[in-house]
Amino acid sequence: MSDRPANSTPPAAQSLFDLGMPSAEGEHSPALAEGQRIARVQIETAAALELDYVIPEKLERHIGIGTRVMVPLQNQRVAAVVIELLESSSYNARLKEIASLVGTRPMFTPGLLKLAHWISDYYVVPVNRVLRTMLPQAVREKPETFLTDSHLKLAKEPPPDIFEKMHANAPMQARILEKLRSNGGEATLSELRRELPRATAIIKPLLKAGWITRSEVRVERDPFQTEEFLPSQPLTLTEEQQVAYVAVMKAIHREAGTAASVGESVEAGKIAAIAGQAERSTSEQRPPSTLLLHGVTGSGKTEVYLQAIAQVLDMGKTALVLVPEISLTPQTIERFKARFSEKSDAIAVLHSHLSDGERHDEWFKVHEGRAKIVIGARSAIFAPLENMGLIIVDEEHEPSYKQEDAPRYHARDVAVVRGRIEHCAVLLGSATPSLESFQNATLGKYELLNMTRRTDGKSMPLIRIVDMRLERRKGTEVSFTNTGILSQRLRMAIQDRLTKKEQTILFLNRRGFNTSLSCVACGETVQCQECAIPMTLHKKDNRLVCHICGARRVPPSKCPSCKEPGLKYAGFGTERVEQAVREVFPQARMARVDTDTMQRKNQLRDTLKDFRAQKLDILIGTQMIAKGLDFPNVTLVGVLNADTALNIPDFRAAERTFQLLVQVAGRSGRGEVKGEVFVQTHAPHSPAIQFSRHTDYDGYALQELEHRLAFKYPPYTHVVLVSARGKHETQAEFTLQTLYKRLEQGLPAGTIMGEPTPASLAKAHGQHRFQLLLRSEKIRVLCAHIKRVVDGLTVPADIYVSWDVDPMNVG
Ligand SMILES: Nc1ncnc2c1ncn2[C@@H]1O[C@H](COP(=O)(O)OP(=O)(O)OP(=O)(O)O)[C@@H](O)[C@H]1O
Ligand SMILES: [Zn+2]
Repeated sequence: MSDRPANSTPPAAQSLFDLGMPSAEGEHSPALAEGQRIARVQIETAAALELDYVIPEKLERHIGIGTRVMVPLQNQRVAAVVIELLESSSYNARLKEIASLVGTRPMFTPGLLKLAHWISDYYVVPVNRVLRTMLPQAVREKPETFLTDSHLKLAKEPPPDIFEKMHANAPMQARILEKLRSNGGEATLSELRRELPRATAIIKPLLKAGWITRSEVRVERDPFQTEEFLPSQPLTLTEEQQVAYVAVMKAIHREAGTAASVGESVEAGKIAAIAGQAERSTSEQRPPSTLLLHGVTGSGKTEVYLQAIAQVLDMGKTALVLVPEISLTPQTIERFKARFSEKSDAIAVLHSHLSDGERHDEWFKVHEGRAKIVIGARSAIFAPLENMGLIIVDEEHEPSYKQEDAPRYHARDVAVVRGRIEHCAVLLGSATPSLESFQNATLGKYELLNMTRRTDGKSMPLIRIVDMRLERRKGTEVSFTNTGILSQRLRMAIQDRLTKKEQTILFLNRRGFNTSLSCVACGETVQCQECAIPMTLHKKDNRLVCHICGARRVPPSKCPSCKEPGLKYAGFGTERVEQAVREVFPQARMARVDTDTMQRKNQLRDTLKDFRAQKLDILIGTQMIAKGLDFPNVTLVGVLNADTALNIPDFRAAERTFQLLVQVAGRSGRGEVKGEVFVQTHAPHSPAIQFSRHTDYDGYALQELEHRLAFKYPPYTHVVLVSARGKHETQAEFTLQTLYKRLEQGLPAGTIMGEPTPASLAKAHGQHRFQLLLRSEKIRVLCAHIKRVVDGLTVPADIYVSWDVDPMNVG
């Protein structure tokens, strides 16, 4: 066989911020020899398989680093990515030729290829897996399949007698000519078909006779085609905004300065050499160009982003904005489209709610260099932008930036690394920074920017803690039923807002009606058979639903285990809340926003529009409404149960609770009237709740950091979560036990390894789950050890072993 397996490079001990990627042996001259040229490719379907192929002469002009190609491999044709161009191969036998190209231009920029290697190395995942993740499926599978339309033009006017004949014998043809004439001599086929459904057939004789001509034009599937954006003007920055803005601009210029010599001379043949140069310069020490913008809710972080981006565009550079999927609301996109309305075509939006076609077209808009601003969720960090000036990660603390399946990357951390590779500034923004980022700022790795006040002298909302234990004792929680949904204080506050025609948001992070159904006689809870969790009642459909796997069943009338009839529902979700609120305030106009009610396309957008237009008094919702919304008339926020997040068995439970409360509270009082927030809890004295009451981030962070230090949790260590799962409980457990014993041998010094335990979600999708938590300051060393042990372990066929570096969920 003429293919050569590559040398695999063991992951070196590095921190997140040491760049460096495995390089193939030796340096390669940039000036490629005449004649034979060789491409080293990464096979897309096989882990770590790097092979050399000859570039056939006819493809020579089209192949560069990052080009996707089809190559022969074991009697098959497989997709691969060119990762290097070589003069000669270290394998001496006759090499096979590249068969064909996929797409007309390289799909991976040199920067993205470097990033892929970094991710592969840091998260210990095969690079081919990363490369696959970097391209949206529609782009990977059907690249450059654009929609086209026929553009028809009137070529010459038929003389009047012919035209008259046409009217008599072929009136449809005549109509088409008339239509073209009245339309300035041209129209698209789809326009004509709207009036004449058979237009495709009717134009044929016209084309043949030469009266009209036809050419194919590309039609973009634009998700915002029907939207209009009212232009917005930059606001005069507040003093705090100004300080932050200047710091960001300094970082942008500092990075642009270093990048200039690298970015400009990139052309096909020289890319390899330049990639090498870029690598050298990144390893030099430079001041931090990652900035952490800690700005309280409503302090105007978005305005700082917008003005910085405007400058980046003026410098001829591009910008990437990451937003958590959930806050990628129409309002967010609107704010960007409105500010850059003259260049609104230069904005590409990438997120999971686009159709495949839309995503394909938006991606190519970036790839072809037409998009200068990309806004998107987690995976947009891989947008093929070049010449980047700034990467923004909004709400950088959001756990949804972490991908839950391989490659399990954290988009914020990947953004920081991409910034280094692309020589651009990185701006992380949040009202409640993650402790990791706060610590990096404290250590001087990031530059810290503070915005402590809301704009226009608006004050932070008043936060009131409602002790639901007391309410229960007093019997004052909702009088109509004993459900504990609305405390009397919250109820009075809602009544007050209804009277004043101000708006209310009620927040509860649980869908459904009742969250459990259990037997009074034996105490058994009705659980999903595939997942070890109670099923939730969805009353509208009268079904019990599993929120993990989606399984549905008709609620049983007798206990499935003891066959007694006394079944009792407990716990409440948003559906139940809606019913309760409607009972108490029958006159109020309200909407519920969760994944059950927001199924129709544009439904969320329309509901939020109605709320903004004050056609609704109360919005009830899950985390879909917790973040980023800016409605000036909202003066009351009710957090119905602050304890759901607190009770998660995760070392970040308190941090999550604090962040959630501050964020939700931040939706209140953004207009002229001061806001008020009611937080209903059974744990009023927990630090997360007490500190959030005064939006005391620093106070909270300091005490939490003390705690993390004492127990050696992040940011003082890195965590790796090793899991084994499978249909057979004992096999899964045994596998993890074995793994545990092997990991113990030669465990790197300073590693803390827990005991193998069932995961808190002990069964999901029919699979039993066991896990093992390891912590170390030296993540690379620990990962190398884990990889060695796992690679040397024979695992039963239906048991899956995986590991997650820097996991965001350890439950
Ligand atoms: N310099 C300014 N002058 C006047 N109003 C401003 C200024 N900057 C921002 N605003 C307004 O203040 C409000 C809050 O700004 P923005 O939504 O950007 O805050 P934020 O910090 O992103 O908040 P959050 O973290 O809560 O999403 C917006 O309505 C915005 O238009
Ligand atoms: Zn289930």
